[in-house]
Amino acid sequence: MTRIAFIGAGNMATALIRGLLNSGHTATSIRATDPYAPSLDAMRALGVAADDNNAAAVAWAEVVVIAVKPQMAREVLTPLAGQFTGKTLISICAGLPCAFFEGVLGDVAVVRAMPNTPALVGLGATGLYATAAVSDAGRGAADALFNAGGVARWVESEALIDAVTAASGSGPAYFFALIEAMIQGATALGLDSDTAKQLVCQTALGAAQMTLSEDASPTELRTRVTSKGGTTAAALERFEDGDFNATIQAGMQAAYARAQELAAQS
Ligand SMILES: NC(=O)C1=CN([C@@H]2O[C@H](COP(=O)(O)OP(=O)(O)OC[C@H]3O[C@@H](n4cnc5c(N)ncnc54)[C@H](OP(=O)(O)O)[C@@H]3O)[C@@H](O)[C@H]2O)C=CC1
Ligand SMILES: O=C(O)[C@@H]1CCC=N1
Repeated sequence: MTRIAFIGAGNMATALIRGLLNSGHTATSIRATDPYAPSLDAMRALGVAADDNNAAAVAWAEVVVIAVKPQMAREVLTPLAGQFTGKTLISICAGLPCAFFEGVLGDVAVVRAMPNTPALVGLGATGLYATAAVSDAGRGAADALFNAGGVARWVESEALIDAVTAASGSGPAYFFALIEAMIQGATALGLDSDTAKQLVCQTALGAAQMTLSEDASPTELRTRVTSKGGTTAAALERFEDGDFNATIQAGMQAAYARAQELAAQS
């Protein structure tokens, strides 16, 4: 089984590791590093060896996932330069281009990945891009890692990873915000919070599942719910008063621009 080390054992690494374990990857083939003791304890509770020795983890691993904040990546990786020969580095850092890792580390085969936190429950969505230096085995390891926690799609150009970031990397937060607002709306109308949560979340699941499985566009599916002169039309008209569609598009453009800023600042 591929030996995978995670540098940084925060939110996203935890989601990926739990996805791996749930899919049958053995805990002894995973290792994690972090300077924060409670994060190490959380890893050990999953049966994963954890400490703060990044160099030892890299030396042990065949695949290294860099899962620190983009702003920390240079400081964390600089002491590891020259230690990646024959290994695959998978970066999940928003914005940072493959060239950044090649510049800091020297000889390294880089996969850029943009996963999301629903990997924690096996429903993650990941975009992947590999440089020419990545071997078939390296691509296979990335495929296996991200398909373990959901679905993974390779994109044709590296620039598209920033689009993936704006769509699905940050995307769970958009849906959480909508779910949060809908639960608040339902409780304001008298539903108890448990009932509101159950109904709103089941509705989100159902809408997503229908969009994937029905032979109809989201526009058509929306139209089928929207009776002329009915309740849905009343709600959607109100959403459009607030420029709902344009607001979502503008938010995604802002996420995309921020990914590019992170690259420029690296
Ligand atoms: N959260 C998400 O939904 C997604 C995040 N990402 C990307 O994943 C990366 C991690 O994000 P996220 O998990 O949210 O962030 P977190 O802050 O939760 O995790 C980063 C972890 O790295 C640790 N760390 C800091 N310095 C070191 C070091 N020298 N060696 C090892 N570990 C170190 C941090 O410890 P400490 O807290 O003590 O500093 C922290 O626990 C980011 O680059 C982000 O862009 C990508 C897709 C989705
Ligand atoms: O907000 C962020 O920067 C990270 C990247 C995508 C999701 N979380």
